[in-house]
Amino acid sequence: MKFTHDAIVIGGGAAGLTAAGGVALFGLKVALIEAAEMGGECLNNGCVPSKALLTAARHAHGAGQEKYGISPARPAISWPGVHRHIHDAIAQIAPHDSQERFEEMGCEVIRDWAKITGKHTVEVGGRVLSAPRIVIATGSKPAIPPIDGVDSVPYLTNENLFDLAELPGHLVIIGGGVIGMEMAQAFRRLGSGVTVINPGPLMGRDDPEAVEIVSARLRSEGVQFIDGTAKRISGQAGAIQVEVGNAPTVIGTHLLIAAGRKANIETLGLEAIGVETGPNGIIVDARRRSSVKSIYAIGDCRDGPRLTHVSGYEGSNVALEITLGIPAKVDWSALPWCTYVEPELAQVGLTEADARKQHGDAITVVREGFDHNERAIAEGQTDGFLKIILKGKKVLGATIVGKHAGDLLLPWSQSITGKSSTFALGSAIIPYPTRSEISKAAAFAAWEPTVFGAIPKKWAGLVARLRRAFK
Ligand SMILES: Cc1cc2nc3c(=O)[nH]c(=O)nc-3n(C[C@H](O)[C@H](O)[C@H](O)COP(=O)(O)OP(=O)(O)OC[C@H]3O[C@@H](n4cnc5c(N)ncnc54)[C@H](O)[C@@H]3O)c2cc1C
Ligand SMILES: NC(=O)c1ccc[n+]([C@@H]2O[C@H](COP(=O)([O-])OP(=O)(O)OC[C@H]3O[C@@H](n4cnc5c(N)ncnc54)[C@H](O)[C@@H]3O)[C@@H](O)[C@H]2O)c1
Repeated sequence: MKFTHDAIVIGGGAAGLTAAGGVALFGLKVALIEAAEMGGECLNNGCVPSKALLTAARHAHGAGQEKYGISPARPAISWPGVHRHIHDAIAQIAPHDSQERFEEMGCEVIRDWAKITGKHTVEVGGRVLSAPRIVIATGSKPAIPPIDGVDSVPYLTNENLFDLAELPGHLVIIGGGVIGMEMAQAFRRLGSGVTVINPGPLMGRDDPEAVEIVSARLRSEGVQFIDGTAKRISGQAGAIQVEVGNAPTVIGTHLLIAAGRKANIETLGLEAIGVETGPNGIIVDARRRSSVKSIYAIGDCRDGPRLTHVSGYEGSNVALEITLGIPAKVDWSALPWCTYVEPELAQVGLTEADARKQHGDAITVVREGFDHNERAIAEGQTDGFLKIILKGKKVLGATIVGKHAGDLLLPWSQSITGKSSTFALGSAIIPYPTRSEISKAAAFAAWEPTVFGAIPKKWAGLVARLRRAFK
């Protein structure tokens, strides 16, 4: 078969851009197909707008606080101004993901819907492309739970939330996961009433002790939580009612559904060519190959963690595999994630609960609170802690809740992957006063029983006796 390309990548989000860019930079011929906006979800209706919104909300919240001997001013919040900030942030980052940039790298960028028609062929815009390898990177969309009446009312998802024309009077959020919690704090701080409906634990994949600190903060800021599943929705724009099992009916002006994701794979034609899929997307092996080995699936469209940095990681892995022919398996042992509420909650590697499931009593947990960190004390922001989970001296995971938690994860990623050690971290010189001193304190605490153990004490005693004897 005579191929038109070396690789065809479908989807111009974080996963597809990384894969296509990587293949092109090695000088191979790659087609990058994107039907909608270049940059995908992260840029257009995910990470970037949500973090821009959270920043505006943090500013409004800070301005209204009586702190450090400064009297608060009642901040005047202009939703059009917040909206402008969100869209300015998107516009500033857009050139990084633009068609022009990827064409300069050497990709052929095609702006249309693609369909896979064979193990090596893709149809797009009336053309048939072919390549030894196809990469599916078509992302995901909001999962809409089958709640009675859901289609009878207008609702928001991340796809239209950032285009709201006005600030909601009362936002009801279905889902207390990552999106639900970030958006609850953001809208509450901007002045909306907010009710979050979620059955069981909030932010279910995170450490419950850390989640408790976050949810207590949101509660103290006025977010209401209802433990239950949304059962029935009724009403109209401006007056929406959600019935939740035993709890009283929740009434709001706007409804946001943030109840998980669904892979974007329905129209790709996968069944006809035998690519196996499951309820969470395309089924892949550790090298991100689907059941049809010439077809990879990366990022949100496959079963696995759904995060921008994961999409980028998988994109570069498959680019290396396609270009250099070296199998590249994913390794989740140091997978990080962070929820950008205040205080931030960041995790890398195993949580304490997962480590206990896998290693039982062989694990130890070292915990340092920000109430002992002198920078945090000086700033009057001592909420939170760092917890490291160890097996012997090997770090299996770290949980950090507190200001800048996400930025404090890096040394723990390095420790988990063996590129650094708790000993190196415990003996590093760290600028004073910084929040990173908490990492040094925890790493040192892990070594304390050894450093000040029986043998070093005996040795110190011997040195002392010798000094006294010989001056
Ligand atoms: C509100 C929100 C906040 C988030 N915040 C964060 C965060 O702070 N940090 C983080 O790590 N992650 C965050 N995420 C998750 C992150 O956005 C996703 O994991 C990431 O964008 C997935 O990238 P992707 O390339 O796999 O898919 P996408 O970005 O969805 O890209 C897929 C692309 O494929 C295109 N496409 C689909 N089908 C076809 C077809 N048949 N033909 C042609 N093109 C097609 C789509 O138009 C789309 O542009 C957030 C998500 C949301 C919703
Ligand atoms: N900071 C970040 O990294 C970040 C931020 C936002 C989103 N994301 C990514 O976006 C994806 C989606 O986030 P999400 O918050 O939609 O999903 P999620 O899986 O984090 O949370 C969904 C929540 O909805 C609840 N739920 C489901 N059906 C419900 C119902 N009928 N009534 C009430 N609650 C219900 C679930 O119990 C769950 O707690 C995740 O994969 C996440 O990784 C990441």
